[in-house]
Amino acid sequence: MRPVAEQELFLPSTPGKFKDKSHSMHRQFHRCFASTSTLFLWALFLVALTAAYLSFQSFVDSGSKYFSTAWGGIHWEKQVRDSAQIHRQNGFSVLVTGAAGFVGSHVSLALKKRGDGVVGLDNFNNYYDPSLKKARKHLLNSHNVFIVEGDVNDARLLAKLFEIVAFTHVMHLAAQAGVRYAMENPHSYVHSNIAGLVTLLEACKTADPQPAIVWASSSSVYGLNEKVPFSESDRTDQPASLYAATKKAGEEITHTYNHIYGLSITGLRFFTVYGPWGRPDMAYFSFTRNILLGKPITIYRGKNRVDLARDFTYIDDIVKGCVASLDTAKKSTGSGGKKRAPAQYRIFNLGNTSPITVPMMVGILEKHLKVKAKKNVIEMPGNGDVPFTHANISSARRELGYKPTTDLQTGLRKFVKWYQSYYGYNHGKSVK
Ligand SMILES: O=C(O)[C@H]1O[C@H](OP(=O)(O)OP(=O)(O)OC[C@H]2O[C@@H](n3ccc(=O)[nH]c3=O)[C@H](O)[C@@H]2O)[C@H](O)[C@@H](O)[C@H]1O
Repeated sequence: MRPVAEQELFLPSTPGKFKDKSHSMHRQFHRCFASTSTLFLWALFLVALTAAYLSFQSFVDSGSKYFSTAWGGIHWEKQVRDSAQIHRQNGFSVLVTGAAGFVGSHVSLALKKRGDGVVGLDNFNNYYDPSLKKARKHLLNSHNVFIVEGDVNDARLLAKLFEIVAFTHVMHLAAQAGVRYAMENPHSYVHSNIAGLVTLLEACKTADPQPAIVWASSSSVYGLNEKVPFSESDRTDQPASLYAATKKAGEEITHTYNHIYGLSITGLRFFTVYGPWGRPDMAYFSFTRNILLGKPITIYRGKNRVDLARDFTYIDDIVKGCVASLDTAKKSTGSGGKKRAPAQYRIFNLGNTSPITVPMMVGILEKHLKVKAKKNVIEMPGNGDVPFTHANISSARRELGYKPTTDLQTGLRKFVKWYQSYYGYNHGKSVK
């Protein structure tokens, strides 16, 4: 019986191959083949196991880029609930997306300080140094703002958050920022600024009560518009970058949700926001780093040797504009996914109304840093940049009481002070 059993067990799938061999040879061969094929099967099994492990790891890695599973559970829910607690009369409970980001962290702190409930949401992606985002998170934690680690594309997470907290407002600042990076990683813009926005709006539309939404658009939507200063009614159908195109798409998408579902929407076109805790990918920040390290900086120049200019806007002014937008936002009018009445839809420029050229900005940095920059001036590459920006803010002034008060000199002085203390810069050496 045994040989038969062996035969059954170890014969290859083409058993006819060995049929004319003698019985003993057959058995000997069988024994030999049995051990080889056992080894072979084990090896195969190990290879399969390793492959399965590796592909599972890569699935987890790529998944965690977008959907962190670091949420859920009783303790987590309590943290969310506590963070959303309102500590002033008629205060808000605000979900701030992108709360570990530059503008998000500042707005979260301002709201918390005045007694609003704030729950942050951030995916802590590595577009720029995540340790800066973690440091902002620690700062917020020390002011009792809890930041949920997750992505705006995670519909389950958003549904859970709205189940735990009846948010009165959503301050949507999570986005893929940066004008030039869109050429390197176009899909990250679609993922965050389009798909993520729609997922968030779906959650808001379904929520009961529906929150009012204030979100970050961008001055870049003016694209190749030449009429200055830029007014909200100017044309915005000539974007110069994919980043601008996704922000413009966001304005159209939010309009649809306003129209169909009664969501109250305020879009804010930020003009080159700068200041302490800023974004390392932006020019003023990376120039500072390079100047202090003695490395050259590249300054882009427009056609006919015209300097590029930006309406640089200080973070504290932007925060005031964001908070005023929340304060003046009317309630959404829908429920159960249906609009009950027309809802508010607004778009505002939040700029500084005084454009400064990039070489002038560098001059101010040199003065504050007390170091001369090594400048490398080149013609602006065709990378999505626009030659200048200049905001007309009369609408925000009228409706929000928005009035920027910080000029670039003052704002960059505050930034440099923060930079030097954060990075521990001392006598030509940076400790971080
Ligand atoms: O208002 C916005 O909506 C956008 O503002 C910001 O974009 P920008 O105004 O392009 O700021 P930023 O990169 O600091 O470049 C500033 C200037 O330096 C020039 N620049 C830049 C890099 C360089 O190496 N050299 C250079 O000359 C460059 O040509 C430009 O003239 C945000 O990043 C963006 O996310 C979005 O919010």
